[in-house]
Amino acid sequence: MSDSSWTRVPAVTGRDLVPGLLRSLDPLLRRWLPRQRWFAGKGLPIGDFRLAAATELVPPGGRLGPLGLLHVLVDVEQPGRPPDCYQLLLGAHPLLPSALVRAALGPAVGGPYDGLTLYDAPHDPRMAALLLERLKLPGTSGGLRFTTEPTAEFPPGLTPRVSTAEQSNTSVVYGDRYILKLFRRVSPGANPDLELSRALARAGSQRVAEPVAWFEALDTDGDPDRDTGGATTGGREPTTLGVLQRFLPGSADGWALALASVAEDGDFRAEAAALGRATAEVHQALAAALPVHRLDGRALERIAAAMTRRLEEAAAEVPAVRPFAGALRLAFDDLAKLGAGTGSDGVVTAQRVHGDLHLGQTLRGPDGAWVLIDFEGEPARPLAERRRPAPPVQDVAGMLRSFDYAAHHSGNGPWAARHRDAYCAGYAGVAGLDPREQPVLIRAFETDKAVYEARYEARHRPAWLPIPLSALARLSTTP
Ligand SMILES: Nc1ncnc2c1ncn2[C@@H]1O[C@H](COP(=O)(O)OP(=O)(O)O)[C@@H](O)[C@H]1O
Ligand SMILES: O=P(O)(O)O[C@H]1O[C@H](CO)[C@@H](O[C@H]2O[C@H](CO)[C@@H](O)[C@H](O)[C@H]2O)[C@H](O)[C@H]1O
Repeated sequence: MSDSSWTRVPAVTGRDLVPGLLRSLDPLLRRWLPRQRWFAGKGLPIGDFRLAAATELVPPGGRLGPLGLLHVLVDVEQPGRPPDCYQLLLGAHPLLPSALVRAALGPAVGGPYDGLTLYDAPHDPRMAALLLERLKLPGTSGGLRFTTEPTAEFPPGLTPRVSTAEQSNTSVVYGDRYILKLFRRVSPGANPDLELSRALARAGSQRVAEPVAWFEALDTDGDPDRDTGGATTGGREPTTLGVLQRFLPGSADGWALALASVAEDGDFRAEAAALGRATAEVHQALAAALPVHRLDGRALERIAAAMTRRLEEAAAEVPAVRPFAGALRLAFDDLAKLGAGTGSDGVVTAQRVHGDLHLGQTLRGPDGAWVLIDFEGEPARPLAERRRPAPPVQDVAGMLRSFDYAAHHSGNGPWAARHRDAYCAGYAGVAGLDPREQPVLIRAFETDKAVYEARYEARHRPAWLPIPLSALARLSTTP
């Protein structure tokens, strides 16, 4: 179903939206993009921009201001990396209200787009409300397709507010009912956050915030006349752009709870064990819903080779990693040998996993039950890699790293060991397989994760770099 009453693209009341928009955006984006947490190419010069798609979302009742919500996909070229496609949601105003000044892409007055100032629309409650209205209605607007679960209910008065959490994407919370995650760096294909949370919700898992609506780009040329009727265009899968999920009011995230426990040298072991059980339940549900493979020797060698390559890249980028690199490589060599039957870790299977599990991806509701969020995988990895089945121990290793992070963040190392053990015991109680009995796998995946973290911290939070470095030092001496 195409709902053309919701769209104006590319011509807006005589103004040619697309060329004018790119001309205006170019100088603004050069300054604004590198300052965004979600911008992947920090530190590299910005080359050309290409406007991949532009859609103006206008409600059937007409615009509230000079323009509706401008939905833009822009390709950014930077030396040394393939072009990245970013999702921008823009509002335009002749004179920004003071509450929106911090969301402006450039100077808040005398904007370059026909005298309008462009700003980051999720911060504007009216624009965020407009997006929710659009999400309620399944159908297409230009190159965008909106899907709504038939069971979704939208009570009136869901006041939007943009989340202030430190994030890889941008989220808007509507009342205490829903949260909309807007992916910022996007690639063609289903985002695993949507794919896996839908699979878990369909399987009846209580460990997920179920999605109720989402939207995708069907094509990147923004051709409004092409209604694909929901089919993929040009053989490409649609690009997931945003997911509206159940919001868990009154929940606390595992990272904040763990930090509080570390600070008072508290006992968080019952919660760590519950998190282990929740992880195992999610793994079982994903294994039942989606394909599972047995990994042969060649597959394990390939995984080990990819880990070694990532270690080499990290050592090239982060000098502090270099002293440990030789010893760390042995962990990956041992993984490669598992396939030759010389290891003791047993049969290794691969299935869909969370992919970036850490304490900050867990929420404990007021009833004490744990839910896992953000099944997107590591944002820096290519989408195809994030969607690939992997040994479930990858997630276990991610959580073990997180207990270590919490402890070292507050200088209480012994806290980590106790809580890592409790987590593994909880996991084993449900999975029937204790990760501590898979030492080669655990060490390789923990090393790989700490290597990823060293690059992540060097890029985003240099003051935190000592945390993964101390793990790399430990892992380089553990046999
Ligand atoms: N369903 C939810 N209910 C309540 N809070 C949530 C929910 N999903 C996410 N959050 C909050 O938003 C934050 C960021 O969410 P996340 O999915 O991790 O985004 P990102 O991928 O951008 O890092 C979380 O740390 C959590 O505090
Ligand atoms: O939650 P995101 O998808 O944005 O994940 C990225 O950011 C995380 C930090 O916010 C980062 O996690 C690392 O720091 C956490 C503490 O802040 C710690 O608990 C994790 O164990 C550690 O990996 C994550 O790696 C990154 O992908």
